[in-house]
Amino acid sequence: MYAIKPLNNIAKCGLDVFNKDLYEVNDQSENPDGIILRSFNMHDMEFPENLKGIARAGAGVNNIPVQSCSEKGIVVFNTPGANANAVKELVLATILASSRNLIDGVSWVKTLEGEGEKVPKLVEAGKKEFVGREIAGKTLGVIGLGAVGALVANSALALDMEVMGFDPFISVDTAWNLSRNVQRAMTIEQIFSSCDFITVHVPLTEQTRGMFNKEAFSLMKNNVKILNFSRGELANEEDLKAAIESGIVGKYITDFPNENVINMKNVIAIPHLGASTKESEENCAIMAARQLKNYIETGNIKNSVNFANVELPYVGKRRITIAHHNVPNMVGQITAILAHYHLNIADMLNRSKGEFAYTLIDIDNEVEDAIVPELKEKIKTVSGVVRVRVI
Ligand SMILES: NC(=O)C1=CN([C@@H]2O[C@H](COP(=O)(O)OP(=O)(O)OC[C@H]3O[C@@H](n4cnc5c(N)ncnc54)[C@H](O)[C@@H]3O)[C@@H](O)[C@H]2O)C=CC1
Ligand SMILES: O=C(O)C(=O)COP(=O)(O)O
Repeated sequence: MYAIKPLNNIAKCGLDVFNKDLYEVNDQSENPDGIILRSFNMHDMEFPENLKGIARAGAGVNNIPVQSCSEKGIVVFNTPGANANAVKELVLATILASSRNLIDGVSWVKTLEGEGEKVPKLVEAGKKEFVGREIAGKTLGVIGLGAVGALVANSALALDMEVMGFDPFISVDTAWNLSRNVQRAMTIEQIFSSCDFITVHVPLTEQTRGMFNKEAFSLMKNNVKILNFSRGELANEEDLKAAIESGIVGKYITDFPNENVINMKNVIAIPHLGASTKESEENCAIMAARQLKNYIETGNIKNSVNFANVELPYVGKRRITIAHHNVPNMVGQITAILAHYHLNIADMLNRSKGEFAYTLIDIDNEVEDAIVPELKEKIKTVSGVVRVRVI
């Protein structure tokens, strides 16, 4: 039996992917084989010894210590695109709502409760406070044209906005899906200086942290509206506060409220609802669970953030999977050990991603259970190997 530990509420249809004859899903499990989670912060967690894979039912993996996972051969998955439509819809909803002062207007109407017959008259008299602007013809800058950014860019064009995109690392797949009416910004400064709305859809990394800072704000048009559905830490909060006070930032819409931000004026703070739709929660849960299950049972990897995609039909009698550093002569040393045990290779695949690589070897002959621990130990002695499994 394998143990799966959910660290957040995961849609039931996702957890049902783990068939009961082979898996126990238990949020109290002390030594799980797999973890499935959403935004739970894993940074202070110790890794259980059996832990083989972590599946993030969602996009951002900044809540997971990915580098330490790689060093222990723990494969981290996410679910690219599975919640992108949900985020896109909320981005569009808030672009529209903020332009029309909808949230302030609706809140004001609530204050009229108890005014009886006077309500309609008060409404007509008070509505001038909430006059908005139309978004047609305004320029939206999209930073990050991945799964979410590309959907947002295309949909904003359909709402008659001018759209300018910036993504120096855009994938070929996304580029194909992007309307050619999206203007290409060659620098991020071009987005900062020419847009009425700026929406950001990049992962939080050391390169993107604080990208909305004093220098960035100093380039922006007065009264720019900024939408941050990516991560709060992309904005330097002190600089943001100053930019709001000076009128550069007319509205800051964030899906990541904290004490500082909710106390700033002109902030619309949403309780991290970007991916919180039934459809998105189910898509993410099913995709994450399938990827984790497939990895646990076959060693095949799909949509990992720290190891390359590796998929090999199971052709031998036993499969050995080895996670290792991406350095020369690993395969040679590993196959020499197999030869020592008279193990014949039926098929093999080696793929690398950054500092780490992964080798899958199908063995043609029977591998006696008795020699498995010794074989694993022997392969582990190869310098650079971080994890060995025999499936
Ligand atoms: N609010 C919410 O509930 C959700 C938030 N997110 C956040 O949004 C982020 C983006 O999500 P997806 O679009 O699904 O990810 P993605 O991986 O499909 O797209 C990210 C894009 O950002 C680009 N990029 C990376 N660094 C960049 C930089 N310095 N400048 C410009 N572009 C850069 C990449 O090339 C890629 O095209 C996630 O990492 C996550 O933090 C994602 C889903 C839900
Ligand atoms: O997918 C992401 O990156 C998100 O931010 C969604 O987070 P959640 O699954 O709603 O906790």
